[in-house]
Amino acid sequence: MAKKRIYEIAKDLGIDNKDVVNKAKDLGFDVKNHMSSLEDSQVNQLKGSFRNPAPAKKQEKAAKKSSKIKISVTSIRKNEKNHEDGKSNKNNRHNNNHRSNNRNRKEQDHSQQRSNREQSTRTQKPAAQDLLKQLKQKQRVEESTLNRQTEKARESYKNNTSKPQETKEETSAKKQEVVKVKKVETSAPKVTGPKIIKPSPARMKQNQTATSERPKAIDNNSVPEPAKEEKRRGNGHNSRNNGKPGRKGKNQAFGNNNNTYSKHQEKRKRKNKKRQYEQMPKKQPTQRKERPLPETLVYEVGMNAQDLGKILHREPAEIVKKLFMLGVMTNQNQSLDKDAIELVAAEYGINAEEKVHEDMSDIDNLYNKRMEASKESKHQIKRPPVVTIMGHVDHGKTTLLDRLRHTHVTDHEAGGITQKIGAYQVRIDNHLITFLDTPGHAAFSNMRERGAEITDIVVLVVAADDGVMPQTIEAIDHAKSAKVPIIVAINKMDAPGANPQHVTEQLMKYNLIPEDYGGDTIFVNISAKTGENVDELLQMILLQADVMELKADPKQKAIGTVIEARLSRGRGPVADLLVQQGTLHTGDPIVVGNRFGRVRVMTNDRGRQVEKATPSMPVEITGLNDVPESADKIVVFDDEKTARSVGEQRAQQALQQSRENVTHVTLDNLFDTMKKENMKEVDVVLKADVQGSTEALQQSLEKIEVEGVRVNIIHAGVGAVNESDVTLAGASNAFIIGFNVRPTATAKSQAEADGVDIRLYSIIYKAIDDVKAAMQGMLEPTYEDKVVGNLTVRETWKVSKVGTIAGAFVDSGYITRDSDVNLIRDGVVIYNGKVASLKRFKDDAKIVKQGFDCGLTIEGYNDIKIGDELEAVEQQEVKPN
Ligand SMILES: Nc1nc2c(ncn2[C@@H]2O[C@H](COP(=O)(O)OP(=O)(O)OP(=O)(O)O)[C@@H](O)[C@H]2O)c(=O)[nH]1
Repeated sequence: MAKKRIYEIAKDLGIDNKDVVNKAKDLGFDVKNHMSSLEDSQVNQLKGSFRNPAPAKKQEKAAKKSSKIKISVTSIRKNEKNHEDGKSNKNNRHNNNHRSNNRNRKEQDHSQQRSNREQSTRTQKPAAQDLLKQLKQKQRVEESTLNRQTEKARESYKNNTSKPQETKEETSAKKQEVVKVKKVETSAPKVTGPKIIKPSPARMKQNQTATSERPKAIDNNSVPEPAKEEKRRGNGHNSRNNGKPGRKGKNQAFGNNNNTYSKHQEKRKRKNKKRQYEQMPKKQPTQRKERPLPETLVYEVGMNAQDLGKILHREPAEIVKKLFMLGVMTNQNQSLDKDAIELVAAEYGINAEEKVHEDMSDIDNLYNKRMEASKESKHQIKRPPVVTIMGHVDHGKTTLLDRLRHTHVTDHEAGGITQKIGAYQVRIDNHLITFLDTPGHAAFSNMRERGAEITDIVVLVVAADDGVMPQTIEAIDHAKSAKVPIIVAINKMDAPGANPQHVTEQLMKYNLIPEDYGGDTIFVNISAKTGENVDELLQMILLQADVMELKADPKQKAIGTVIEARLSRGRGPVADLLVQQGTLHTGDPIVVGNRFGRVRVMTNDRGRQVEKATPSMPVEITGLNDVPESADKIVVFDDEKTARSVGEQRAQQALQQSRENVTHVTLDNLFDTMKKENMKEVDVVLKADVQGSTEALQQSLEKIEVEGVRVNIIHAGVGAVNESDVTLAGASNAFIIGFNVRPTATAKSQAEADGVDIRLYSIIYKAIDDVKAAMQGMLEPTYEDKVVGNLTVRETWKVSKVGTIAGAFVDSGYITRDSDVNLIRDGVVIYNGKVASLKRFKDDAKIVKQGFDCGLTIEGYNDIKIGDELEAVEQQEVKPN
């Protein structure tokens, strides 16, 4: 038979080992401690003694206890708690023995408490029993609800975390689903009382604690504390946010433990921000006035959004946005290509036009462009006609203008002849006519021709008593070539020998046919002296102008032409000019021909100072850096800096041009020049290395005489050919002979620019032969030494058996192994010979080019010094001119 130990029996019975040992001893069993074993029969007996205590004793105990029982909810809850503690201890049976003993003791207590409770329950009031029942039911429902919520929350969390790629809609739907589920779940506890709370473990714990610790608070009508909190936070069943997807819902689903804290923090942050925002000084939103778009976007490739913004009167950010929408990723500062800029223009619905870079120095081109632009302009207005009076000498041109202006110009003229171009405006019937008084003398024919260029109408003055004369015909030709209509004024009708009919017939030969004869030329018989029909002439001019529809754009930058210019004492350069298009203002930066400046003072034809000059208005201006020439074009620039640079550039170009136009005497053209210009002397500037050479060469050259032409040495000196020598030769139409010397760098470039011929020799008779041959026209181009490279000696080494090695740097050109070299010291050729050896480092080199060092030796010459210059020379064929 199997034996059973005391502790096993105690365990089965759930009572203390000691009690079982004592009981066994009472029953007479031979036991010592809880390890003692008993037979089956003894075990049954022992267990039976515990299960069936004596009825008398039992009743007595129960009676005693029932009299003492005072039922209260608190005691019930305490018992309940003890009961639960006992239960939970049961779950930890696998703990160590010590714990096991404690547990056994507790179980024993519990057993006693349970029996007490059973007994007391029987004697409780019915209300207390109901309360207990409700409590248990609530607890069960609560637990089951929380378990379900936790499970759901876990699932939801899993779904959210395991599928991060879900679309917003899906996530949102899920959130809604979770919230819906919660809604359903939360509705269940509503029936039983407690509100649904967040399914976080902490919340569950809190809930359980609250349930167990506050039995007094349990009431059908009361809301448990956690539920209240839920309601306060809006997460409860009655929350406004209930069922809505969103952050709150999400937090519910996740059971955020720090929810309360984060919510408060968030709220506080929001409040702070709001307060900060309210405290900020309120800026009134600036209402940007939207300016209209230009008709055309004139752009340059490389412009950025900011540049375009300025042109289009739009914010750069707006342009960047538009480009972004068009698929062009850029920022405000990034340069844009042509396509991108044209896309922007198309987006705004305007044309795009690439700005062509102009040569600003070409003011004739600028002038023509502005003239063309004015014809297209919408701002065109009618302008006064510009009239030139032409005619033969003394036919009465100045008298006519005098009549028109009511002044007496003729009285002040030297010899009674109009010397200079003048311009005046005449008003008739509120219409202006601008007159240019063109000199009628043949010496000024060129000026007259220029005057015709700015003229709209030519009034051809023919003396009725003199008829058509040579300058009359010349005037007709100029007017016709300029396609300017002619109005014939037959003057001196008051003169005794006046024969207008004869004059008309003469003019008809030149295709000037009056309307009476079926032609279209206006003929007016006048007398400048008496004023007869002068008003009719003016009317005819206005009629002609109307037919021509002369217009101008006063809004554009002014262009014009110089009528005449002079240097005034005290006022500096003064120019009379005619504004042709646009409006010229005081202060405008201008370029006039090759001059530049700013309009300082502007005076009209009546000597009054004016601030602006409109089209067809003649004005006198000051403020130029130099006196311009008549017929020079005037162009207004945006700024003085540009005007200055253009003016200076043009002056430089003009100087260059004038130098190029001068043909200097050279040995090559000496013979031809002698013949052409009937020269008696050939001027020469002579430079040599030493005084002795200079004198020897000078004497030899002066002895040359070819067909009566002799050499004239205008300057002889010692040393390098310098700038002064070149200037002298240029001014004297001479050429330069250098004997064993070289020109300085500036002298060389100046000679090239001025076309001055410099001939370099190292043998006296060669120089004499060349000059003689040139004067005889026999100078045949052969071969000449050409310097192909320049070197500077930087180092020297003396090597026995080799001689002096020069370490040289090639400054320009190149040097070859076969080159001849000239050794120059202080501008004087010390030696010329051949390159003996040429090396790069230790290797022989055929050629060493600019920018490289080389080592070289010169045949038969060792006196090379640091700082010496070397010329690499090659023989090159010179083609005959
Ligand atoms: N009788 C008469 N004489 C006139 C008339 N108009 C001009 N004269 C005279 O003709 C002469 C020449 O007149 P100008 O006006 O100087 O002639 P111009 O064409 O200007 O001469 P230049 O300046 O040399 O080109 C003067 O003596 C005038 O008095 C006229 O209508 N009748």
